[in-house]
Amino acid sequence: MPIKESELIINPDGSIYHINLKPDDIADTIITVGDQNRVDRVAQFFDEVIFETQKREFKTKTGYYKGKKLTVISSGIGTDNIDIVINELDALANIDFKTRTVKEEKKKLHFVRIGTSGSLQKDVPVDRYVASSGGVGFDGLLHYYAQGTDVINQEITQALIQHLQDSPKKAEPYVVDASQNLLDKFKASNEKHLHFGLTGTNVGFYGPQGRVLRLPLSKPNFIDSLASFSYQENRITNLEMETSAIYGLSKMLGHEALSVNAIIANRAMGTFSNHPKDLVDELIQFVLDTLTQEN
Ligand SMILES: O=P(O)(O)O[C@H]1O[C@H](CO)[C@@H](O)[C@H]1O
Ligand SMILES: O=c1cc[nH]c(=O)[nH]1
Repeated sequence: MPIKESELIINPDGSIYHINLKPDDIADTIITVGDQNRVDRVAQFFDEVIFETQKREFKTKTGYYKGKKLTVISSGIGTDNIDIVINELDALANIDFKTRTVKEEKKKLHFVRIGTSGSLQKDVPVDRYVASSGGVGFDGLLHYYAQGTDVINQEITQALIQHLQDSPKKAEPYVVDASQNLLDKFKASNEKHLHFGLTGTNVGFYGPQGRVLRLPLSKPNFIDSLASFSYQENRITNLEMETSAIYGLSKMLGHEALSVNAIIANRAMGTFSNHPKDLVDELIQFVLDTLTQEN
């Protein structure tokens, strides 16, 4: 049965609805960034850019870095945007736009997020990087998909739920593991500034990440509880707003994903990086080199 026009929305030029891309516009390895200006900062390192477009906050460039074809796309902020970006990129790879049917043979994509994040731990200070061994979702996105439960790391999820004892009014947290292949590749880099840990993905930057400007929090000790959580060797190192959804959707769709974040804030110390732009540029260069390393 063809997928209806209201579900798979194809623009008059043959591109998919939000991200404005056609199936041939993307590489198999895709770097996602939040900030649309970061797309140029990634592509500045490419030897050649062969395609570019933008619609809303979704800016894309495809090109080559050291002979490897890469696409970089901005997602904007939040897991609601990630739902659009990952589903539409998967559709480009795995749905035949002419027949509107899912292809027999599936293509596996590799997603690597290059983001910014706030650390919860004193020993993960600003100006370091964190590769997320798992995404801890407070966003509830996975609960809308039938396979959501299958891809969750139930052991860590149940331990976290027990630890937090949070209000039932909030979405139940979930934990999804990173791609082991991509994680191993980054572990093998032996980069001294690179830490590994669980990354919390929150539904906002302020209240949901325990920040108070004028509005008091319903649970003032929320981020302290996140910081003190540990299960076997796992602890939550940092917070941002996309990783859990990237990991969850990728696992359900059969793709590989890793999120690597520049630590620009340390919540335990109350500090912020003095040179966040340079830090992100250095992280971009490191990620590109690690992805193109043979091992
Ligand atoms: O720098 P990016 O990739 O946008 O990531 C982080 O920064 C934004 C908040 O400032 C959120 O998107 C968060 O995940
Ligand atoms: O603390 C931070 C820093 C960057 N991005 C976030 O979402 N949180």
